[in-house]
Amino acid sequence: MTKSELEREREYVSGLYARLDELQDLATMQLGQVRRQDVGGNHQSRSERDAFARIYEDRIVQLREVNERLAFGRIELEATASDDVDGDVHRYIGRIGLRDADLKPVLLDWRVPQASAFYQATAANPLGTRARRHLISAGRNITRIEDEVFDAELLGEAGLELQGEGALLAALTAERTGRMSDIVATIQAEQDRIIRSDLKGILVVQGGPGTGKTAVALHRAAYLLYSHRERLRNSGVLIVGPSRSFLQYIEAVLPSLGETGVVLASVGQLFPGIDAATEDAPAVAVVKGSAAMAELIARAVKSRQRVPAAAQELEVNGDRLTLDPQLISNAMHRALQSRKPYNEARVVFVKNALAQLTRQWADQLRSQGNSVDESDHSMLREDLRSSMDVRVALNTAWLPLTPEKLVQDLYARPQWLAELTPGWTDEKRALLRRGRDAPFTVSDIPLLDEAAELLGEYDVVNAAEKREAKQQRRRDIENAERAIENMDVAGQVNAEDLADGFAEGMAKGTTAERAAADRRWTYGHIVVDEAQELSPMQWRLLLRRCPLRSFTIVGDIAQAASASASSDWQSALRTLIGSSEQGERWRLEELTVNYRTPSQISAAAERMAITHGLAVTPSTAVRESKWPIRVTESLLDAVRHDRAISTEGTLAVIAPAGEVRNVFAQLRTEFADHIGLGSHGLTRSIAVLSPQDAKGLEFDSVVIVDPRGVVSESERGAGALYVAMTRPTQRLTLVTDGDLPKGVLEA
Ligand SMILES: Nc1ncnc2c1ncn2[C@@H]1O[C@H](COP(=O)(O)OP(=O)(O)OP(=O)(O)O)[C@@H](O)[C@H]1O
Repeated sequence: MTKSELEREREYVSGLYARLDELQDLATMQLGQVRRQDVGGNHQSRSERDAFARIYEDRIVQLREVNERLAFGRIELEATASDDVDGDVHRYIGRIGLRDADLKPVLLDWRVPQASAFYQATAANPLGTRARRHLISAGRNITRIEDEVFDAELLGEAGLELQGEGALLAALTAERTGRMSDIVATIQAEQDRIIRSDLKGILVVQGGPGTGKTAVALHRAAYLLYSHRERLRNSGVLIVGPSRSFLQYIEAVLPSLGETGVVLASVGQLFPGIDAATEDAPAVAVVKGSAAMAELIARAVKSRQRVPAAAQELEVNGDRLTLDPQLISNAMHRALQSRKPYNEARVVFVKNALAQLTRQWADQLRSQGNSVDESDHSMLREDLRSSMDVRVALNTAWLPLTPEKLVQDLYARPQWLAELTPGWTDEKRALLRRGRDAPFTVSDIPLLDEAAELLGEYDVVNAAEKREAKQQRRRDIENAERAIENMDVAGQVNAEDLADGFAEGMAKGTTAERAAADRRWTYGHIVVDEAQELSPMQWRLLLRRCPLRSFTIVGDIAQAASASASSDWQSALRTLIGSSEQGERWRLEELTVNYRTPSQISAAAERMAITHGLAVTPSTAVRESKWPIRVTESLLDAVRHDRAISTEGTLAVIAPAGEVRNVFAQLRTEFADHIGLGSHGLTRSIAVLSPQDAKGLEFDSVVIVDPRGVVSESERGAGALYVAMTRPTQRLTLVTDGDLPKGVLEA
């Protein structure tokens, strides 16, 4: 039976590829036509043509991306459920949807509601299906099929009910490449429910290491972009991860699902223009991350508006004027009434102060017997504006400020910090102290953003340009709508996409490009990975980026390594959810199956974590390893032994952060071309990393150097070791010249 069935599937799938090729040829032809169009010298028509060309180019790339594993599954419907599909009982599921020349659907996109049964159906609840089939392929060829028949009698004993077990295990044991790949063919039912969960509100996904949280978060982003395309196309989706190396690890997943329009950012990249990767010492990060910093920044901004204590003498064009503190105070009052942010309110302040000074000067001139009428006022105002004395006086009262300068001053001027923080101890203040030239750290990013929010646009001219750019964007969309009508391609091309390509004014680029560059952008949805690490200040920043509070938050409280991390979601998310209980403003889902780590290794990691008092979420590993955990005294022996088993696949050597360079130096001579340090190692077969760098990543094999050192290195050292121990998909080696941390070995 299998042979002829396999043949049948090969035939069907090769029909799908033929259709894919046809569509690709069609898009290529359309691209050629557009390029050949003579549009004359008119700029608008040229940019229209280029924008159309870009859309066809994107379409061609998208069709090319899905070339591998185009179709990966089939469900067989019960006769009644199949009535709506012309009596056809089979539905094929793939990475994109395809229709034949008569517009009959021949392949369903995995994200459409009808495809959900492929992931959700079980023997106990078959959801209108009779059977599910996985199509396993190499290149364009189907090599194997795997059937599940939903018949109660065929169901084995109760236990883990894995969907498409053979296909899943093949995916899980495959050698790792250093890049995460999509799991679209083998998404499990508990994962699918989360992926398709409602866009609205805050969804928190808790799960132990390797339970697929990252995979689920990325597939959810692809799902939301597909099913809420209209809404999310304009607002965009932001995906936040812990580090650059993590982003590098996940960056290929969404393009392979045909989605390119998301913004990926590490927590150090959330303030446009700065890319911070340096971490502060834990005690410093705790202070900078606490919500009290928001009040401090607000006080700091306020303290830069100062009414002088005494009157000042000003010289303007040879005349002497007295600047009364009351005049400054009046102008400030007016400016504050405008409720604009600091720099923008300053414009009101300066205008008002100059108007008052102009009147004062005119009165003074008149009292000296000069004739001054209204038409002279503007000249006087200009003289005042360009007078050095006036500028100094007004700037002293209200200095234009950038967020960078405000934060640098806060750290570099101990006297000022002390004035602003009367309740703090000297030791606490000393934690913030540093030179003005020191680069910004990851924990400075939310402080800069907080300051920017209160300061507003530094460059008010620039702000006007941005407003103009927004209007230009509206005009571009209107033009795009007209062009679509003229070219008779309604339904194939979207006006927003077309306008993306018009590239006029500042609003150029795709939604994602514009969003990433704009601090004030508000996203339609935000996905946060390794969310247990975020500080209240980081949550404040993210909330500003999505005031509608549509979030997918994934993480594992037990893996928290940062000193400011909380021990439960309710308190970790306080900034986002206030004091609301679960179910009110946020919902919690849990993932319980460990797809990454073999059972021997995950058992040891869990035992160690529990012994050290971490609140681990127990999970069930889906497979065992051929290799027992190995313990050795020699680093070189550990790496050589592992490479002797296999030089293919990836190895991470994880050491206490303070030891990483030393470990790298010891290994470099022998493994020169194959080894890299930190994120540079992720493209090599051996990477030397700290536990922090290894967060969220996975490797075929892991060597942990000095596990006790990892535990004792920081306050949350046991969490760091738990992270390190749960990175391998195959083998774990521990290098120690003494005892292992408690719990690693069975009692
Ligand atoms: N349904 C699935 N099919 C195939 N592979 C899967 C599936 N679910 C998860 N995996 C694989 O399991 C591994 C672990 O997944 P992932 O990195 O998303 O876990 P995680 O919960 O984010 O882990 P951690 O908390 O340790 O970072 C990945 O290689 C992922 O591709």
